Amino acid sequence: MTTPNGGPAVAVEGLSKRYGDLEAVKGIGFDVPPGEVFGFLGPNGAGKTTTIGMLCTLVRPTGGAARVAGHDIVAERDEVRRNIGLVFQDPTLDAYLTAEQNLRFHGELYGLPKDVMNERIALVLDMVDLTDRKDGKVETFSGGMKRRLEIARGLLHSPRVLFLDEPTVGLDPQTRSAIWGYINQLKDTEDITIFLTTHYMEEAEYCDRIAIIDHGEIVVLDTPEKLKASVGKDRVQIVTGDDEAAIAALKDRFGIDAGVHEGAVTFAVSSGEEFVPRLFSELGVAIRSVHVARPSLDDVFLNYAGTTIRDAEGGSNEWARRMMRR
Ligand SMILES: Nc1ncnc2c1ncn2[C@@H]1O[C@H](COP(=O)(O)OP(=O)(O)OP(=O)(O)O)[C@@H](O)[C@H]1O
Repeated sequence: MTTPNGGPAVAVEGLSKRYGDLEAVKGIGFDVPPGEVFGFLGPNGAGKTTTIGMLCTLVRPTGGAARVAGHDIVAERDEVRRNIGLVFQDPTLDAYLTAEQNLRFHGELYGLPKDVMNERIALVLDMVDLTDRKDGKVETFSGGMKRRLEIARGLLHSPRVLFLDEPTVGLDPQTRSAIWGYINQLKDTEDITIFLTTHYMEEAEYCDRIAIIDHGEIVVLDTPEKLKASVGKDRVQIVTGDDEAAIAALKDRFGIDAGVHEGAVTFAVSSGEEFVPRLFSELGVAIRSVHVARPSLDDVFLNYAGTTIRDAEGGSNEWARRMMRR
């Protein structure tokens, strides 16, 4: 896909949004090239929905600028709207209409020509595996089917950029993985850029690049692989005969802060596999088993935002915060 000016599918510069005293989005900037699956990641209240709302022309920015599919989000609202598809957290399907009627209604709103309409409806229904249920009323659909239909509807008018706000929130793992199957398939079958928000770290792995937003600011932006490599620390978990003694010995002999997590003494070191032999020879406490894990995107978030995404949402993971900050 190319935009009219041959530039990025989404270009954001110094974009901000203030609600009274609260600056929800603080002058963020980034580009999304055509064809990318771009993930916008952050805890509740970080500013994800506000940003997506501005890019979709539903929320008016208080500062900065952005272009979507080559069009300015403030000066060219209609052009932006024509070129985007939206799937938001709150369902907006008509429950008393059938799946096909919902799509047809949307196609008419977008002025899809009649000859194209039937073909597009058949294509998007097939894409989300709802062809068999096209005559079923939406009120009889499961949560996952409704979300799939919303995605189909978002795609009906062949948008150049598809915005998905938390596309899998509240769905069971099986349906979540099916939705990701459709998103990946889209990359191959449609000429489209996908911009999605999520607070599921494991899902961010599927994105080509991710930006982590926290308190209205982008703290880091890169591919999942590069972000994980940048953390540079492995997570080591050991099951010991005496956790307290092990924690004291780790501090004493190696200067490492450890804590007990999930029933194991847990800490972070730069090269876990090389450290393990030293652990056995120098710790002086019996070790029953060792587990070494490469950094996950959870660790990435912890490293850059100084908290885990779960902590930011009210959980407790103080041990990890301490370790990764070192
Ligand atoms: N219309 C509004 N009026 C006032 N404050 C708002 C409004 N919309 C959002 N906010 C505030 O702006 C901040 C960012 O909210 P936003 O919904 O963008 O976050 P989010 O990252 O999408 O969170 P979530 O994952 O919960 O959807 C929050 O502090 C929120 O309370």
